[in-house]
Amino acid sequence: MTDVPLFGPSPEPRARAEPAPGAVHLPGWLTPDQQRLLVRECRGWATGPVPMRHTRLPRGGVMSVQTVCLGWHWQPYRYTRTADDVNGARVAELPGWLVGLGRRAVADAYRDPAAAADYTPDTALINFYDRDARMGMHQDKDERSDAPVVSLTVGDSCVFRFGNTEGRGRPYADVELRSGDLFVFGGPSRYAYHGVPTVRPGSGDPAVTGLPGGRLNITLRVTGLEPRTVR
Ligand SMILES: O=C(O)CCC(=O)C(=O)O
Ligand SMILES: [Fe+2]
Repeated sequence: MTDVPLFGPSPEPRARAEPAPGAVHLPGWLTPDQQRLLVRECRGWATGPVPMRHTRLPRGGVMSVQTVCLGWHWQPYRYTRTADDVNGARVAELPGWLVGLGRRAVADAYRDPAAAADYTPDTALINFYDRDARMGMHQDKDERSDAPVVSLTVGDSCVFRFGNTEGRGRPYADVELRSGDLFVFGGPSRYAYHGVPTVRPGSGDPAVTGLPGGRLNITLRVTGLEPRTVR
């Protein structure tokens, strides 16, 4: 017999945090089942009708992150229904269950079911980060709506740098986003600069998520581009 314990102490539960007014981090918000489901669905979306790819920037650069979109296609710096910078295909629909997940995210982040009932995202950007991918500091400002952005992490952890609305520099908070975490930014933080300076390779658990490596990030947004359809 050995007295080596099979299991170490449970990690400290991480608490809800509000790094800036209107920016809310809810650690461990997605269940393992939901994380697995998202990985499975993202695998399908990554294959078409528009394949996941590295977005080309107008000045010739290529993003290190790979992206595929639902509902509306984002290319720098606008939304269109067809992916004219990829294969011209119309993007896949945003499924109703993701709209519902977005509403629950807003309800839980702001503890405001009424605001959430009103939240109808019409696009999802699905980003995949391999160990070397990053995203520079930027604002999400191609939407014509002030509605919050809902951001989900599955797989490897990252440092999510959440700054201010004035510029790319300080003050900012470096928030560790782990698999299952929810981050919502709206209100006075809706146009805050943010980015992903680092992904932590090997920090995710493939047995939980089904993702062998890398980080999936799903953001739900309201483009404000067409009158809302009632769901
Ligand atoms: O990967 C993330 O957590 C952020 C992604 C992001 O900022 C974006 O897609 O605009
Ligand atoms: Fe962003």
